[in-house]
Formats: sequence, structure tokens, C-alpha cells
Amino acid sequence: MLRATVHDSTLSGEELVLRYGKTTVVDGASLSLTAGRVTALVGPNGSGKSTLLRALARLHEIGSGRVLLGALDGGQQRSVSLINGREFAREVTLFAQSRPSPEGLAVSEIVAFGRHPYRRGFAGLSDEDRRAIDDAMRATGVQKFADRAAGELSGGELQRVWLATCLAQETGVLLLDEPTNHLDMRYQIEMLDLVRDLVDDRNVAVGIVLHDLHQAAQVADTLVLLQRGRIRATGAPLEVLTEENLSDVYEIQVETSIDPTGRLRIDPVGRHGAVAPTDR
Ligand SMILES: Nc1ncnc2c1ncn2[C@@H]1O[C@H](COP(=O)(O)OP(=O)(O)OP(=O)(O)O)[C@@H](O)[C@H]1O
Repeated sequence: MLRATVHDSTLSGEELVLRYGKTTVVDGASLSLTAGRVTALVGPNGSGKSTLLRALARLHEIGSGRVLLGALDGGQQRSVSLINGREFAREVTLFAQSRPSPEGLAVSEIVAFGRHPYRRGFAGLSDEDRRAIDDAMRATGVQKFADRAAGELSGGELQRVWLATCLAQETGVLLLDEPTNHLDMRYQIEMLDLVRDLVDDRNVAVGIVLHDLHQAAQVADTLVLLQRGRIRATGAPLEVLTEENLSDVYEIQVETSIDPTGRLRIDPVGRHGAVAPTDR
């Protein structure tokens, strides 16, 4: 159970067109991340998921369209371009795919970066800052590394430290770009559990990019399926993850079924067909 603030934010992209140079990589995408819901962005490599998430985090220039931040309950929606940097950092954070590796810094010092938007000048950490840092470190299981240098950690351990830094920011909107990559089985599941806790207990609005469609179906309330920079489908996991949508978007034959426990099973069929390990 996580403590601290209960949030009420929405972050929306309207008709977003995003480019690298003259190449359009996201073309007219609209989506809304709402408080108390997990929205998962799925789709093939290069379909525009990371660029879209970065644009929502104000880290990619918007060609056209707009990004709006608002409170769910009748709160006014504001264009994020009008919000100052510190305020935006108290509202929205991005766990990005590429992160710096500050070799010499201790883990607790890295997690303390997450409190930067709340700190005044050179003042030390407040009690509130320390509580947020402790909570974030506990939630991600990095307390035991608190005094170790970042350079001494494994890739997956360091990834959890950066996640703790995002959590310490205590924003109402949490954007996660492939957060389960490089994590072992236990921490992948704990990551998804943690996302659910943040959404259910603190009413955070989560936007998460995932390649594993089973994980996406497990954690998300809403799925957004991207295809070559356009949104192919949005909705509940079972509505979006259909054989037709997946076969078309991934350009491979995909079979779906519901297993005896009621969970969706997705099977891409390779050139060798579906071979069970017991057949070998
Ligand atoms: N820095 C860049 N400069 C030019 N083109 C880029 C750059 N970064 C990404 N692209 C291109 O933009 C498109 C969308 O990339 P993006 O990283 O958003 O896709 P993605 O869906 O997140 O992919 P993946 O699943 O492989 O991470 C791709 O065609 C990619 O080649």
C-alpha cells in the first residue's frame, strides 16, 4: 500500500503530428491518459510509441495538435506549453528508455533528484522529501542499495533506481517507456503490480509502452494500438487485441484464445507453426 497524495490529473494529446526533420512519424494521434487508469501503448517497432510518449512529456517538439493537462473533476484544461518547467515536473514524469548513468553517485542521491521540482534553491531535503524518497525506494526494492554507487549496480537494478526517482517525483501523470525491459521475471511482475497500486491507491494516470501484449492486457484498462504512426484501435484489451488487428498491424499470422483461467492468450504463428516443447 502506497501512502501520500491522491491525484486527479488527465493528460491528453489532440491530433498530434510529430516529426523528425521532414519525416512524419506520428500522424494525427489523439489519446487521453486519465486519473485512475492505465493506458498502454502497443504496436510494432518504429510505430511511434516512444515519440508519442516523449511529446506528452514535452520532450519532443509538436508539429501540430496540442497537449493538454487538466484535473479530471471539472478542472480546467491547460496547454502544457503554457506551464512552467517546475510546475510541469510536479505533474508529469517520464521513465525514458535512455537514461544517464551517473557512475559515482550513490543510489539515494539519484532518487533525491526526483524531489528537485519541490526544492527551493540550495535548501536541504525536507521531511516530506525524505518520506517521498523512502516510499519510492521501498516500492521499487532499492533500499538495500541506498549507499552503493550507481556504477556498481546491474542494468536491471539501476533501472529500478531510475524508476524510484520518477516515483519520488510524486506526479499525477506517470509515463513509462518499456519499464519491464531488462528486468527479471520477478521484477517485471512487481513493476506491473506497482503500476496497478499507483493507479488504484493514488489515482495516478499512467501511460505505459509495452511490447509484451500479455502484460499489456494484464495491466491496462485501455489499450492504444499504433500502426505506422497512426492509432489503429483504442479500447478495452479484448476489443483491441483481436486476431484481425494484430495480424494486420504486426504483419504476421496471430491467433488469440481465452485460456481456462479466462486470460487472453496471443500466439504469433512462425514459419514452423505452433510447436509445443513436448513435441521436441
Ligand atoms: N532521433 C531520431 N531521428 C530520426 N528518426 C527517428 C529518431 N528516433 C526515432 N526515429 C524514427 O521515428 C519512428 C518512430 O520511432 P519510435 O521510437 O517512436 O517508435 P517506437 O514505436 O517507440 O519503436 P520501438 O518499439 O522500436 O521502441 C521510427 O521510424 C524511427 O526510426
